[in-house]
Amino acid sequence: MEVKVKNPWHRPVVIFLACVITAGIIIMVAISVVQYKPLHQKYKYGIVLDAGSSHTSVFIYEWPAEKENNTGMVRQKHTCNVQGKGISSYSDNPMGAGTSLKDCMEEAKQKIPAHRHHETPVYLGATAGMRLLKMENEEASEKVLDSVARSLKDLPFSYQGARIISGQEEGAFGWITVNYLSENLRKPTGTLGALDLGGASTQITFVPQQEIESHDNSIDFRLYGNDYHLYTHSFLCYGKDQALKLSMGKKIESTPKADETHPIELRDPCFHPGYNFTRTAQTVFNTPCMKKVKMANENFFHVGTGNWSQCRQSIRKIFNTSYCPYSRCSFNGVFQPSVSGNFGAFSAFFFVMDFLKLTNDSLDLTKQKLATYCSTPWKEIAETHPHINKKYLSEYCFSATYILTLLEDGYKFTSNNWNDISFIKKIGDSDAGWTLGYMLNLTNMIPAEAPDVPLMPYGGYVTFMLLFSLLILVLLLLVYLYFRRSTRTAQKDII
Ligand SMILES: Nc1nc2c(ncn2[C@@H]2O[C@H](COP(=O)(O)OP(=O)(O)OP(=O)(O)O)[C@@H](O)[C@H]2O)c(=O)[nH]1
Ligand SMILES: [Ca+2]
Repeated sequence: MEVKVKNPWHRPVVIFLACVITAGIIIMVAISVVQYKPLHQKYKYGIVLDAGSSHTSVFIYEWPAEKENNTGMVRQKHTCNVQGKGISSYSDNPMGAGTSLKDCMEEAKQKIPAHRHHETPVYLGATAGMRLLKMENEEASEKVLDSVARSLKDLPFSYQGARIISGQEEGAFGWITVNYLSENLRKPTGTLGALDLGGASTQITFVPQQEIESHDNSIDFRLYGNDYHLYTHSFLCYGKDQALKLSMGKKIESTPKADETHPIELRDPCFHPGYNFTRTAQTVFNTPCMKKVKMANENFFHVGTGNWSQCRQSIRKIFNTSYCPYSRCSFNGVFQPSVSGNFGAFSAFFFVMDFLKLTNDSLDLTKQKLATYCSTPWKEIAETHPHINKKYLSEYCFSATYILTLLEDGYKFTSNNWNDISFIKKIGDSDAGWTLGYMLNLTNMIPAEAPDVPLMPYGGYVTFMLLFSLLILVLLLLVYLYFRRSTRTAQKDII
């Protein structure tokens, strides 16, 4: 009897298909395993010490080891504020500067896994306090830097240097930080200008719409394949502590001299009515930011009168707007293009405006509220905030009036673009400031050219692989069922 099998070529075709599909699945699974092998991320770390004029902070950053060239990947893991004043205050005891860092660096050792210590870079950047000390006493500034360097070299981390950074670097790296954290650097959308107010200097950095007329104020970066032509300026002596000294020094200059027996009374509209404090001339004139004014008596009475508009007038006197060698200037003969775009204002811009709840109002309302605050008696202010450091508390009227004067009369913000300024402390988990930008630059974590982007994000890739595998399995099942049916039909035909 002759046996007839229906579609006799089915069997080898089906076996061939099954082999190809099985091989396909094996290859896909292998690719998934190889491409995304780290199921739990490995992190790398970096430490930057911000040795500011008023205090030192230690920042620990972390990022996934495999993704260090991607924007927005580095985040702040931990910060530690060093006890006491900034390192420039150790000019008479340089060894103390290095010792002061011990506790925070001990914390850093705890926070970073021990097996990563030796490859964790540590950088110290000193800002305006050390710039001023260097102007006053270069030898003392070198001793202080030696002392902090020695203290950092003793640690298990990879020491990368302790130096005074320039005002330009401070401005530019602050700009990189805020734009890196806002993920602006790989998008065609605009960038965020950076406004930083420290104790001894203040920085303004932004992408201008006009040509930069002075070479000193221009800085260029190529980041992720885009060119940025930045305007930046750092005003040494115009941080809020030095500005207070400049302003008080000017008032003392114009106060009539008293005789030897009676200290002068400095009537100050930037301090609350009822505020009365005896100060020494040393507290005002111990700075290279101005020349010492001779006083008949070393002590003086600092008396508050709480008058906002007079305070503003007195602060205007520390900005020289009488000359400008360029088409336009901010103050002191410094070129500045007109401000454009949005700005992030951080450090003391934030501390002060946030404390006074002045971060969201129009310029006019901000002025009105501040005028009321400045005229509030000191007794009432002190009673309302018993737990706030009295030095900070007594200075908020001056500090906020200084901020308004700097932004409006100095940088030429107006009521039309006042709300383009956001007062910020952090973006995501990370503080706004120059330290992150400094580390990203020194570790080459922001490439000049855009790195190759994977075809699809990880989530999309996994979903695609799952759906595709499922589809193949269904196909396999259908082929199998079809094959079984064909075989059964063939067997029936035989019977
Ligand atoms: N109100 C208030 N003021 C603060 C606080 N922290 C710091 N300040 C003051 O704000 C000013 C600026 O502080 P920072 O930005 O840390 O200044 P810095 O980095 O030490 O100084 P620079 O070297 O000029 O950048 C200083 O006068 C500080 O004393 C805070 O939490 N609240
Ligand atoms: Ca600072």
